[in-house]
Amino acid sequence: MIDFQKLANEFGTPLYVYDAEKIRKRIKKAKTVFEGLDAEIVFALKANNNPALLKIMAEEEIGADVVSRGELLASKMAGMKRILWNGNGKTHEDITHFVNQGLNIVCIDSLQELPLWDGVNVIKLLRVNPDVDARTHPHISTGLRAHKFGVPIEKVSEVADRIDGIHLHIGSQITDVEPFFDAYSKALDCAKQYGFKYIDLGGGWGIDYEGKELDIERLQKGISGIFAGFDGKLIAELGRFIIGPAGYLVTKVVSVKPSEKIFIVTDAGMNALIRPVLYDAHHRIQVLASTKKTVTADVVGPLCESGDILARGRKLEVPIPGTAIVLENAGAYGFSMANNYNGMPFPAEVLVDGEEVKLIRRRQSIEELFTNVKM
Ligand SMILES: Cc1ncc(COP(=O)(O)O)c(C=O)c1O
Ligand SMILES: N[C@@H](CCCC[NH3+])C(=O)O
Repeated sequence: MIDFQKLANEFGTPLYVYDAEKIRKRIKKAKTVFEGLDAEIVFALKANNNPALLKIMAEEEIGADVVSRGELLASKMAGMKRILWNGNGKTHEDITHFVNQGLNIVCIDSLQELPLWDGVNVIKLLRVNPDVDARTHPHISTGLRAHKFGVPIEKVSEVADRIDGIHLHIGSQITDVEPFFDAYSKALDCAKQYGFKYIDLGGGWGIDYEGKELDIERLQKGISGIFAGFDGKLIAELGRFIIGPAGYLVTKVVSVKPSEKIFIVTDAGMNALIRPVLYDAHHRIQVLASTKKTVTADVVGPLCESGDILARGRKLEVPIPGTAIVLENAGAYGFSMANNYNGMPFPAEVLVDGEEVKLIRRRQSIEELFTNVKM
């Protein structure tokens, strides 16, 4: 059990805390899905790019799915060996940089991008859009025709001799297996038709934010059935599934304010965790010290923005001001989407590995907010 209050006292708040053992366990669980198949897992750094955490991924021998030079640098700092590059806005200059840095696999987003890769010696996958409804939040759904990513799967016929395989990613936080099976089957048909050796299945495996998660056993059975006869390699780009449940946001209760409703005001707001505001996301909350009285409250941050909310209408024991509360499942798209709005510095990050506690990113100082400014 992690003593979050002790960590809050020692490192201050807001504080991101990660559990190394949980990360390792989730990587192992992800690997079980592909047992008996030729497959590799890459970690999607957009979910979290702290190199100290990526080092765990490297030790567990999974590669990196990166979308920028910044993420590429993080993966190199961590010693990650296989590099896959995703993105719909690659420039000539970036391509030279990535190739010089030893890029292994590229996911090409459009037919317009394809010529940029002619003559470049990397594994080339074309991102296809399988036109599958992922049944997730519209802002994180990507597999329909209307979305900006990839090309319609029928377009593959025009360029099949210039690519090594296809890539798809239908969205994130998907908790039903059916959209995956639908998309994976379409990908397999396409790969068989053109004799492709690679199918990149993307990510999107949903975690338990509020009671529903992807059934990994069913996923495993489905994947092993669909790809049983496939004579090629599968790739999975997993972000949230690996790191989401292994991270916590620890924030101090500044006050409990009775108004028309009860507001629990914390020192973290949408600057530290923007998911509740962007996607109405639900992060379970642990109250560490309370009056024992239960109320229904909004948990809000300190920013000058009425939308600055971490949890809405939540039934909680009233926390004691000055003590910490913990938001669960904050490991993915938590720190990586944090920002400096209202002059708020980035939180610190701590890694707990059994008995060992390590500060893996110190809190940004307020002076550092302005280090790039010239006057
Ligand atoms: C192309 C691509 N691959 C992988 C991921 C990782 O997704 P997730 O964190 O849902 O596993 C994303 C993000 O949704 C993505 O856009
Ligand atoms: N950032 C989103 C997921 C989008 C993933 C990017 N493809 C989230 O927090 O859930």
